[in-house]
Amino acid sequence: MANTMQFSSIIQKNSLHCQALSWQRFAFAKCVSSSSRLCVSVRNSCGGRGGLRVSCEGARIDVIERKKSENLGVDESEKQLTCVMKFGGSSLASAERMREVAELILSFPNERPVIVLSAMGKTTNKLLLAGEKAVSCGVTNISCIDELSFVKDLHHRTVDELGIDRSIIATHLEELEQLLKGIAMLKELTPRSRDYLVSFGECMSTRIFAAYLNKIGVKARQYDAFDIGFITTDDFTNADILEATYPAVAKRLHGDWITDLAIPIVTGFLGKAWRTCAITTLGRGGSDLTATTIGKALGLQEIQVWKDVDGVLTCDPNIHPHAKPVPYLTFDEAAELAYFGAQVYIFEAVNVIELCKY
Ligand SMILES: Nc1ncnc2c1ncn2[C@@H]1O[C@H](COP(=O)(O)OP(=O)(O)O)[C@@H](O)[C@H]1O
Ligand SMILES: N[C@@H](CC(=O)OP(=O)(O)O)C(=O)O
Repeated sequence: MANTMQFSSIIQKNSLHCQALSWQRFAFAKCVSSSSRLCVSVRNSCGGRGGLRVSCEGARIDVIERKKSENLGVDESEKQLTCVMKFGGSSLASAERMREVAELILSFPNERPVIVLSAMGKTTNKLLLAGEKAVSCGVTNISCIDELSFVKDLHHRTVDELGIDRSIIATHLEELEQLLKGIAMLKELTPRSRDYLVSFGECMSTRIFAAYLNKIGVKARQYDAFDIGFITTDDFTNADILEATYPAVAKRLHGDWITDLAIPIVTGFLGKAWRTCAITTLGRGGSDLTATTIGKALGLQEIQVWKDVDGVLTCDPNIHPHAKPVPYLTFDEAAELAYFGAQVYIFEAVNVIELCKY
């Protein structure tokens, strides 16, 4: 069967207005997800948010762990992770949205997913702006940078609303302020310090989300991608993932999973430079690439990239509000769309899946 990208619309719009609506939405998500496994087609919702589900059936990846798993019995194979679910900033913009994401994940009881998260909302942009302001504002004025206050308030409000202890992000917020002071002292923001700066977004969102899952009784474990084998070139702000990443990530995630069944919550977007060992980023929107890399590393059949649109549309809905969902896309079409800059996913992410085809 030819590989296609498969889309399922999932969530209804205007969710923030009504709690009842959001429950309805999850029921809908559940019913769509189970049927869309059997039938490759678009599920049209009445103008709602959606999930972009990228299916790479028949992937053949030479990862030692995968070969081992093929020889396991039924009970053993049930211990394998089954898919990747990636949620971007817009899906994680507040405590409420995080709760919805948790509900959504739990509405797939048969999945044992690896969760990849971006930074909350517009955190990455705010951190970059804070860094630029720090260059010229003077060390003593760091705490007056609006973007720093915004990031602090957003994360504090989120942990408070989720009922998690602030200590889960306290060290990161302190280090973030220290880093901005350092930038102010040096009066320069290099690509390398830029990557370190934005990494705080993903490091905090994943810690908050993992803590929340644990709080509601769902065992989860947080991972920083740069600590579990995401090895990249030293091209700060736009690093490439190196081949060594695949076996390393598979070994770590799979090994931890079979020892202790806790849902892995992994930072998107981040890696570790192989020469300098400093934190790198994979280019804007790079969490999609983290998701497909993990999918390829573990030899998973499905990578779900959840977005706030009904799948890939005929046009950016911000440009044309009546854009319609595209029911099917071949990998080549998807790659072309991404290559020419459709924000909905990034080219490199599609490219990794392309490598998994028959
Ligand atoms: N052809 C397209 N189809 C769907 N969405 C598109 C398209 N082109 C651009 N977009 C935009 O991409 C956005 C989703 O991508 P993004 O904001 O990066 O999501 P996230 O932060 O959740 O990863 C949509 O909200 C939409 O505005
Ligand atoms: N937070 C990073 C990485 C990313 O992928 O974000 P999102 O999934 O929200 O596009 C960025 O803004 O570029």
